[in-house]
Amino acid sequence: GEYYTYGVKTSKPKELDDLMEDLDVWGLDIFLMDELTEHRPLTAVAFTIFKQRDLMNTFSICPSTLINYLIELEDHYQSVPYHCKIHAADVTQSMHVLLNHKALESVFDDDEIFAAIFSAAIHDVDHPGLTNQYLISTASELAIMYNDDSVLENHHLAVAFKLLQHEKRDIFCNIPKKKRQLIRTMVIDMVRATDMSKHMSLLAELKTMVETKKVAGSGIIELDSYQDRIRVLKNMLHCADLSNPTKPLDIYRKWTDRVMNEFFLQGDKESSQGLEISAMCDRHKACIEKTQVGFIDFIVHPLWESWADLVHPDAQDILESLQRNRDWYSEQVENLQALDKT
Ligand SMILES: COc1ccc(/C=N/OC[C@H](O)CN2C[C@@H](C)O[C@@H](C)C2)cc1OC1CCCC1
Ligand SMILES: [Mg+2]
Ligand SMILES: [Zn+2]
Repeated sequence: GEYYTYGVKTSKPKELDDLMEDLDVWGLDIFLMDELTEHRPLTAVAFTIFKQRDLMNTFSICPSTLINYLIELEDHYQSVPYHCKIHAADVTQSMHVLLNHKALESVFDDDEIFAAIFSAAIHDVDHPGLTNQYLISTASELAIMYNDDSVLENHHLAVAFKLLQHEKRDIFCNIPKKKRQLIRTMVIDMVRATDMSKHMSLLAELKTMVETKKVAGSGIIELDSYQDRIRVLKNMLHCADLSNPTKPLDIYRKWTDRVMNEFFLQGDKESSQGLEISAMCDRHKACIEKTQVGFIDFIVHPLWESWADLVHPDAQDILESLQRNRDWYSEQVENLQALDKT
């Protein structure tokens, strides 16, 4: 049958109803979402979040315009192993859950929530499955266009906003001009902050916010300047983008396979072009388990530890899941080392 409860067709309405029960649960099976929505996970997830948060009424967005935009956006995600539409749906759903932290209750207004969900949905659109470093070192069209500065992230933003320029897809058309510009500024700030080369400075800002955190008696954070508010939202999107290691192990391992496949395909390209193969992109030399332990120890855990401090105690479960996953990958490394000795 044809069921459009979530903006997309499904031949398994009951299972999709059950899965959507987990929309605000950390660890929702986004791969099952991809299957049940007949490969429209981003449209289904984003549409349902907009509905749940009543954003279509708040911003006078007509449902068909939102669906038209989301389908066009989803179709502009390339079928690369990792930075595909399932990753966009995953980060959008993760953002939705992070926005529900008790410590952030009624901290952000509708404009900021709209900007946050929209940013997550668009943040990797038309990703070619290649890194900024590769695009820069091969003097690609994109690197020339963006002068080597956050090349991918600027491209994702330009593509996403260009798709709005059709009246059938312009979800911003009933938003007053000033408000539209504010939302656009916040979206640009958030998506640009997903550039991994900004990780260390973003984390330093988060740590400073934790140290100087102003908290109301209720434990809810007080953010009085635009800079503070956007700082939290930028870190929130960055956390959602780097949340794979905090999810249930079976889901995390699927993401590891995908990201390594994408890196290895880049390594194959570099090799066939006579270029030096980038770090972690050599399929004949990589130790997948070891790189994940390093990724968690040097990037993911420091970030999530600071985020958990900011929203304490709302992210304790996420931190514990990350620790368990780190221990599992670390055990795999030990088992492999023991094998080498046999
Ligand atoms: C589940 O594992 C992952 C999930 C997401 C990501 C996202 N990475 O950032 C996306 C960009 O490509 C920037 N990277 C380029 C790469 C060559 O160097 C990275 C440090 C930055 C990486 C994961 O594991 C990676 C890192 C360690 C093992 C492979
Ligand atoms: Mg990205
Ligand atoms: Zn991403």
